[in-house]
Amino acid sequence: MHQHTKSFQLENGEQLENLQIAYHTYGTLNEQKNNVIWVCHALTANADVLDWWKGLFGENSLFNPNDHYIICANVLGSHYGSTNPLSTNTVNGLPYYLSFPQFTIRDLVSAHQILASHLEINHIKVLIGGSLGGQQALEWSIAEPNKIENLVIMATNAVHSPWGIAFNESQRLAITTDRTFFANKPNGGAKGLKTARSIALLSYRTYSAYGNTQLESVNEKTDNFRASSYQNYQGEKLINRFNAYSYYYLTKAMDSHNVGRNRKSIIDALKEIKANTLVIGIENDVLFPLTEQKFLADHIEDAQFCALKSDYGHDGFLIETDALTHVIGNFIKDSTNKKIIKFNKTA
Ligand SMILES: CC(=O)SCCNC(=O)CCNC(=O)[C@H](O)C(C)(C)COP(=O)(O)OP(=O)(O)OC[C@H]1O[C@@H](n2cnc3c(N)ncnc32)[C@H](O)[C@@H]1OP(=O)(O)O
Ligand SMILES: N[C@@H](CCO)C(=O)O
Repeated sequence: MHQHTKSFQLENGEQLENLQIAYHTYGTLNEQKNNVIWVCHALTANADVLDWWKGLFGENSLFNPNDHYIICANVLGSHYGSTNPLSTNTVNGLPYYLSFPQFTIRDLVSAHQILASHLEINHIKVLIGGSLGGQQALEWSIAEPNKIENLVIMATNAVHSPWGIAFNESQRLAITTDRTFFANKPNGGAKGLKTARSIALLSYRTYSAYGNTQLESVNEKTDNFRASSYQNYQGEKLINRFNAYSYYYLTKAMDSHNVGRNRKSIIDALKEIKANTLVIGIENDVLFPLTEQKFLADHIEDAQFCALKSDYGHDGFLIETDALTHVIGNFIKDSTNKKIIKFNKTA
């Protein structure tokens, strides 16, 4: 846990006192200080990347603690240890709940930058993230282009779409329909959050994924379908590990995402990125469709683009770890070779 001792300045001008950043590191920073893999997590994950991104991260994986110094910070506002709406406001000694200041993706990145400075990390070999994590990684690569050597972003976008905002708003409507959300207690809005997860899943998965996993084996049923039970189960699973206030604020942060805000334009902002970049999309991602990743790859200089097939749709970036290992492994080999060639040329 990193305790920030100064006031944390938010993009909207407000200040947050007593910022705490929960984080995990794995492995050791090498002498050259050039083996940092920094992971930006998505909406409901935590800092323990070896737990939730198994297959891509782990002892015998592409990103492993033997070769790399892996860092993952829990984002500001999340449920897993960083300052969030359930934290105590030191000004009045009470939990924030709905008085928590609204933050943006850029604020999540400012918190990462504070942690990086505390850990004395001046160079990131690979900055990686999907979805909300990809939005953070993009913003960071624009904010500090010289710090990031390789950028791997997946299932993400340059600006959050009207479609994505509408999905998020529908989920917030579900949360605010639950009156307990306004009761200011840790499990306030839990039923609403359950519905929100059910709505969200429809954007994370696909028609065919439901067909493959939830199809009934008998024709006689008129009620209690597997798909209904699945939605309920997934909603329950989330409310047992997350809170509605963090969810509400984080979805608003996602809505705020626009790399062009207060910059010349979205395209000009993308042109600021100096990292070797790999943009990965999932072919049938309904939430962040491929056109969004193609746009990124078209406007980030020399970016590589790859579309993965996954029946899972958007959530494929968390699940298709074999394909990701292959594609990202090749990208890193390529970019290392490019660096050697560049070096040979100037030598
Ligand atoms: C403490 C923590 O958990 S840390 C945070 C972990 N989560 C994260 O990091 C966020 C990112 N991860 C995710 O969003 C998800 O875990 C994903 C997308 C990677 C995978 O989603 P999953 O829910 O594991 O996969 P899937 O959609 O196949 O559902 C499988 C689950 O649904 C259950 N299920 C499947 N069909 C049904 C049904 N008809 N009725 C009831 N339950 C069902 C399975 O038994 C299984 O249960 P389990 O999770 O208890 O093992
Ligand atoms: N399933 C992911 C969100 C997808 O971006 C999560 O719960 O974090």
